[in-house]
Amino acid sequence: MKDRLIKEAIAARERAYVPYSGFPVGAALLTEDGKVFTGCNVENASYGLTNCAERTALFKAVSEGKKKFVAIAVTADTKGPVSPCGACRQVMVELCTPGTKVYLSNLNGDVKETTVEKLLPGAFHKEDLNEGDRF
Ligand SMILES: O=c1ccn([C@H]2C[C@H](O)[C@@H](CO)O2)c(=O)[nH]1
Ligand SMILES: [Zn+2]
Repeated sequence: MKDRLIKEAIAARERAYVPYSGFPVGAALLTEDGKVFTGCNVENASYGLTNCAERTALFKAVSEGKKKFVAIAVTADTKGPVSPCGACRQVMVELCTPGTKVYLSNLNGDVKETTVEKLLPGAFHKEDLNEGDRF
């Protein structure tokens, strides 16, 4: 499954919309029930509105009713395995579980296998809230 996810991330990368950075990224997310959701980065003239590949895949899956994620692969044409940005790490903490596998890769076949918890240890999380808290 790791190889399939990386392959799908590479294919999704081809669909990136990157007129500003010219840096396409692809992601592929495996749900607990065996479905794969892909994502690419989608940039915007208002730079901060850019959606990274990882978040595209996660938001697609959540919007289709999926809540449990086993693994996510991310790929880009980097020297070593691609490194997700802080925003994506926080979104992974929110929507995945600490043990969700993360396969970071590049086009040369380098793969770093890690987990959501290792990518952002100690991040604020909804389990940290007290009963009844709303904000
Ligand atoms: O893990 C990453 C790193 C960067 N990007 C995107 C954001 C922006 O479009 C471009 C340059 O940072 O790459 C991703 O999609 N995922
Ligand atoms: Zn990101």
